[in-house]
Amino acid sequence: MASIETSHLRLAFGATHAVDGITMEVPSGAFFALLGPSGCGKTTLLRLIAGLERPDAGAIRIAGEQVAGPGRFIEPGARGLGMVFQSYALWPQMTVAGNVAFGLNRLPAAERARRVEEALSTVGLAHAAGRRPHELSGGQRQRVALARSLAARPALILLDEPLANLDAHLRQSMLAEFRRIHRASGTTFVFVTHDQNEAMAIASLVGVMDRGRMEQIAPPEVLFDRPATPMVARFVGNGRTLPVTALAAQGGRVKLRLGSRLLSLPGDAPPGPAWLCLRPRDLSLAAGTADLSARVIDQRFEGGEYVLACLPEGLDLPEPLELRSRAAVAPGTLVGLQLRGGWVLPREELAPETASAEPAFA
Ligand SMILES: Nc1ncnc2c1ncn2[C@@H]1O[C@H](COP(=O)(O)OP(=O)(O)OP(=O)(O)O)[C@@H](O)[C@H]1O
Repeated sequence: MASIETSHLRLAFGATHAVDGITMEVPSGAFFALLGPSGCGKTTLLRLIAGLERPDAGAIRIAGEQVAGPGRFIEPGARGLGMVFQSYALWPQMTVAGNVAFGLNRLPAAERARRVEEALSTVGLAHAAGRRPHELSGGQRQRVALARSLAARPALILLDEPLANLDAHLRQSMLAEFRRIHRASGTTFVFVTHDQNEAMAIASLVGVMDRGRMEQIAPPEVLFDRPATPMVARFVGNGRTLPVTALAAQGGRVKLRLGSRLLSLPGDAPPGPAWLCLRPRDLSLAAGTADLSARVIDQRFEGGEYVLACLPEGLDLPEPLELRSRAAVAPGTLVGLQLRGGWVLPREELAPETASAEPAFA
């Protein structure tokens, strides 16, 4: 098992700041997912940890040992880590056992055989040791690639979108497999994905990146319940952020005015400009007094319920709010919405030249 620490890590490709000053700590034994929109720098950060890229500045420590930093660079092969990529990179002419044994040549034959057997049984493929890659499904091939990494007993395994080539059904079962294998091996896993459901389902800790920066590192529940930045609030769980003014804050709750209603919601913002972060689960059709009135502009059937897209009256939101409803509501209907939750974050004042309009809920 190995912890990973980076400090002020930077790498630019020309004018692109792919990794722009990342300081983070991933504890030993974590299942850490790197999540973020395309091009945010996930793969570059993974490649820096692997030693496939050299940082422009900053340092990386693996299991407490500096592997990159001023005047120091340890080659990938000497970092004690395994890598699993989208493409399985298996040797077609070799058996499954041969593929897993590849790279263990320095070990005595008996030890090598024992490691292969153990790695294949960890990934549930002991019965397929004599088969060749073309006789396996995509999911099985990915498990062979993982077994090959595990057999070398690295303290850290780096996985770059390992499920990207699998169909949706297989991805689900592979997520469960990866969780089980992580538990069984006790190895630290770093898993790159742009699919937030995948990251949330699999990881004990998720790092959300945007434009080369680390926005937040937290367990999945915390990213949902207490996003640290508006970007995380919008990116995770289909969130929306409404500009509001916080009136007072006490004991982890923030008082704010929303239209004509005075509300107290969980949050972490001093009095002043703030963002109200809302997810579909925070809104419901009002049974009694409504907090907001809104016009339904679209509905779709998803997971046994309707998802309603609504535009609150008198607001100019770039994207509609979404909520789930057991009942269908025709587009065009005016409905009352009730807030069941939310999260309030400080909002930095825009510079005067970019401030175009007064916040909608000020
Ligand atoms: N070798 C390279 N040369 C030039 N630019 C690069 C190179 N590698 C990455 N970049 C740029 O750096 C930025 C970060 O790329 P990176 O591949 O790390 O993002 P990502 O978050 O993994 O994206 P995706 O989810 O699409 O794979 C992008 O703007 C990309 O175009």
